[in-house]
Amino acid sequence: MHITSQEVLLRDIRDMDEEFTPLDCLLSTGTQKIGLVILNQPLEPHFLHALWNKAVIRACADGGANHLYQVTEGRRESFIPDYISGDFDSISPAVKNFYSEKKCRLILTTDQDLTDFTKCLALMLEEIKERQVQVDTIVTLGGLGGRFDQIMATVETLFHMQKMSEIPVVVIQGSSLACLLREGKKHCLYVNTGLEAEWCGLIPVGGSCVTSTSGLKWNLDNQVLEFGKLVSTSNTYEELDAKDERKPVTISTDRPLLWTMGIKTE
Ligand SMILES: Cc1ncc(C[n+]2csc(CCOP(=O)(O)OP(=O)(O)O)c2C)c(N)n1
Ligand SMILES: O=c1ccn([C@@H]2O[C@H](COP(=O)(O)O)[C@@H](O)[C@H]2O)c(=O)[nH]1
Repeated sequence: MHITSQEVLLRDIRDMDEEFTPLDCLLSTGTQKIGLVILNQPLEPHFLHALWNKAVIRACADGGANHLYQVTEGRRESFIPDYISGDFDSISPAVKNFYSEKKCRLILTTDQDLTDFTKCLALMLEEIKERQVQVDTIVTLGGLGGRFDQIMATVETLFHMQKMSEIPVVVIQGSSLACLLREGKKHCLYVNTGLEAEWCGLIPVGGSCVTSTSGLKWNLDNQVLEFGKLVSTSNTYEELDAKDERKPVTISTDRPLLWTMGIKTE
């Protein structure tokens, strides 16, 4: 029996363990149900507006509320989060006052062994369970800029989250997205939304990863990604196909592996 290459591709995609469109969350036509977390970093209004109405739960981690307050000036009443959590060493008194008067829950989380981001996500999981709402993806705005220790903490939080829940978490700031691919899985990432910039990368943040890929310009074939050995940065996608579409990227890894990609800024 003759099998065409298109059929082989379709069969391969069907066999994937995890299918995901990382930038679906930013599309007006996107179908994912979102949990939104706002961190203490400059907040891009276009991301906020793309996500707010799609979000079924909205939260700020501590100083994240200052940014929400600032960018929604004039329309603040329409952007009240479900809760603001943290150790409250960054939220300003005026902002705290405003949201508390608007009946937003202020949840003090004092544990100084976990970041406000990690604690905010743990609360979101409790909220999802309690309210029995469906959340397909948790989208975090912030976390990839500012203090370098906090950027590394963001990545570490993704590891915590994989232990706590099956829900994927994507982190978006500026022109970058990051998410942690689960180990022992085959991932199929759809990268044809039109919002993808040219670059992407696979970073073995938690230790060496035996990795195979397709759909990239520099693919890996059962190769070891490891700091000091090989890290896939400044990668890009395979050329567009005859229909001017980008083929999905497939990735299998034996250990958690960070996927990062550029977002068009225009
Ligand atoms: C080994 C170790 N190093 C450092 C800390 C300190 N620490 C880790 S997470 C955390 C809370 C950080 O809170 P967050 O609001 O996320 O960051 P901030 O802006 O307050 O620095 C602290 C204080 C610790 N508990 N253990
Ligand atoms: O430079 C930074 C500072 C903070 N974050 C993230 O925001 C939350 C809340 O921060 P607070 O300073 O406590 O308000 C923090 O847990 C980080 O995840 C950041 O990404 N970059």
